Amino acid sequence: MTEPEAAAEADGIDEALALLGPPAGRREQAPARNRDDKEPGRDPHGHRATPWDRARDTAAHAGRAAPVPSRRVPLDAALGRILAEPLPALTDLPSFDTSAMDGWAVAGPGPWEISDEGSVLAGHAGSDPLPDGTAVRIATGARVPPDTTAVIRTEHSRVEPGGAGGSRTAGRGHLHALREVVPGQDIRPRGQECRSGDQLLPAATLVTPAVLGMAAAAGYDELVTVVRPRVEVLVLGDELLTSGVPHDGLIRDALGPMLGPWLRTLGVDVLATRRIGDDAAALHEAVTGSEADVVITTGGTAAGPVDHVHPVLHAAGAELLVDGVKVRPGHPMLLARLAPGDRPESHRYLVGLPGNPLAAVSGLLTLAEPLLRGLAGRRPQEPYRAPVRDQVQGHPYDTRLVPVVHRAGQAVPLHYAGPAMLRGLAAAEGLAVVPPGGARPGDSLEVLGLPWAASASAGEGCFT
Ligand SMILES: Nc1nc2c(c(=O)[nH]1)N[C@H]1C(S)=C(S)[C@@H](COP(=O)(O)OP(=O)(O)OC[C@H]3O[C@@H](n4cnc5c(N)ncnc54)[C@H](O)[C@@H]3O)O[C@H]1N2
Ligand code: MOO
Repeated sequence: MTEPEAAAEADGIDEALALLGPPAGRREQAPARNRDDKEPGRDPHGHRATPWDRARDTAAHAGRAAPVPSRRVPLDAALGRILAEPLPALTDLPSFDTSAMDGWAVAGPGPWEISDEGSVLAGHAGSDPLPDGTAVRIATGARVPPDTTAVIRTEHSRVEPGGAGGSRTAGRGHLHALREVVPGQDIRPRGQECRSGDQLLPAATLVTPAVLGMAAAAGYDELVTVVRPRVEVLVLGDELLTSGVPHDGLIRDALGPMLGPWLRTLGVDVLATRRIGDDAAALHEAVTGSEADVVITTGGTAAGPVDHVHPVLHAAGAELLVDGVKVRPGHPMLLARLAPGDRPESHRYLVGLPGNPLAAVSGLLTLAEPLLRGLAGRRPQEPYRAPVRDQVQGHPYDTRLVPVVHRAGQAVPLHYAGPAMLRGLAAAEGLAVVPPGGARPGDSLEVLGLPWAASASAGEGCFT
C-alpha cells in the first residue's frame, strides 16, 4: 500500500468505528509514523497538520501572550470570574482572640469565683481584663476578655451556687472544672488563620462560592477580576435549520445551541451566535467587523466549493497559527491571528471548527479552550489521567479523542463516536486522548474533562 493509500484508509477509521461500536479484537495497525514522515502529516490540501499536543500548546501560548484586562467588581458580581491579582488579607483572622465555645472564660487556677459582669457575647466590644481566680460567662464567637487563661465548655463545668450574705462575687457562686484545663483551650487566638497582608489566594484563582466567603471574611467588598474575553460564534452552512425535524436534505444546526452555553462555562462572554450561511462576503464582513476578541466559526474549514474560511482569512490578512491538526475527529480545525485593523494593540483570534459536530467539539477542546483559558487569565488545566477499561482502536498516525464515562475509576469508551455524531458525547463525562496506534485495557490515558461532568476530571467553570 502506498503512503497516500494508507492515509486514505486511515481517514475512514472514524466512520467505521462509529458504525461498528467496540472492536471485537485488537486489529493490527500500521505503526505510528515519525512526525517527520512526509505523507501522514499532510492533509489532502497539501499542508502540514500540527501534532495534537503541539496544537494545544500553540493555542495556550497565544492566549497567554495577550494582555489580561481587569476590573474591580462587587462581591456579588464576582462569582465565576478569575482573580486578576493575589488576594491579601485586609485584617488578622480572627481579628481578636475569640471564644470557640459557649461556656466560661477563666483566669488563673480554679475553682473560680463567678463574676457579676454578666455574659460576654459575640459582637460586643472589648471587656475589662479578667481578674485572676474569676470566671465570666462567654458565648461562641465573643471576644475573650484580656488575661483569660482558657475557656471551659458549659458541659465541662459545674456551678456551685453562692451562699447568701457573702461578698458580691461569692454571692454568684463558684465554677468548678470537670476536666483538666489546658491554658489556651477553646480560644482561637487573633491571627490564627492569617495575619493582615498574608496572601490568601494567588492570582488566576476561580472565584467560587467559597472564595466569596473567604473574601468577605477577610474584609473585601469588591474583587479585582479579569474581564471575560468576548467571543462571537459564526455558524456557517446553508443546509442548517434552526427548528423542526430535518427534511429535504436540510439538517438541524447542532452547534449553535451547543457552543454558546459551552463557551460560557469556560468563563467567556458570548456576544452573539450568528448564522451566516455559505456566503463568503458575509463571512468576510462578519469576521473583520466583529467586536469580539475571539471569533469562532463552524463549518467551511475543508476544501469544498462553499468552504470559505481559508479564503476569507487570507483576504482578511490573518496569520494561520495552526492549519489542520493530527487529531480525529476534527483534523481540519484551525487557529488564526486576525489582523489588528484599527486596534494595533489588540490580540484577536479566529478558531475555525470543522462542521461535523463531534469534530467541532474536538476543535473546541484542542484550540478554543486553551486559547480562551489564557485570555481569561486562568491557569492551564491540570492534566487528568485514567486507566481505560476497554481496548480502543487508534488512528495509525493521528491522536483520537473518544467520549468516555468514568466507572469504578476507569474510563469507559462510548459508542457513537463518529465525527458527525453527538450521541456518545451527550452521554459522556470526558474525552479520552487515544494516541496513534490505539490503547489496550488498563492503559493510562489523558482525559479531557467536560465542564458539567461531576467527575474527578471535571474542571472549573460552572459558576458562570
Ligand atoms: N476533500 C475533503 N473533504 C473533507 C475533508 C478533507 O480532508 N478533504 N475532511 C472531512 C472532515 S474530516 C471534516 S470534519 C469535514 C469538515 O468540513 P467543514 O469544516 O468544511 O464543514 P462543512 O463541510 O461545512 O460540514 C461538514 C459536515 O458537518 C455538517 N454541519 C456543518 N455545520 C453543522 C452544524 N452547525 N450542525 C450540524 N451539522 C453541521 C454539514 O452538514 C456536513 O455534513 O470535511 C470533510 N470533508
Ligand atoms: O474526521 Mo473530521 O475531522 O470528520 O472530523
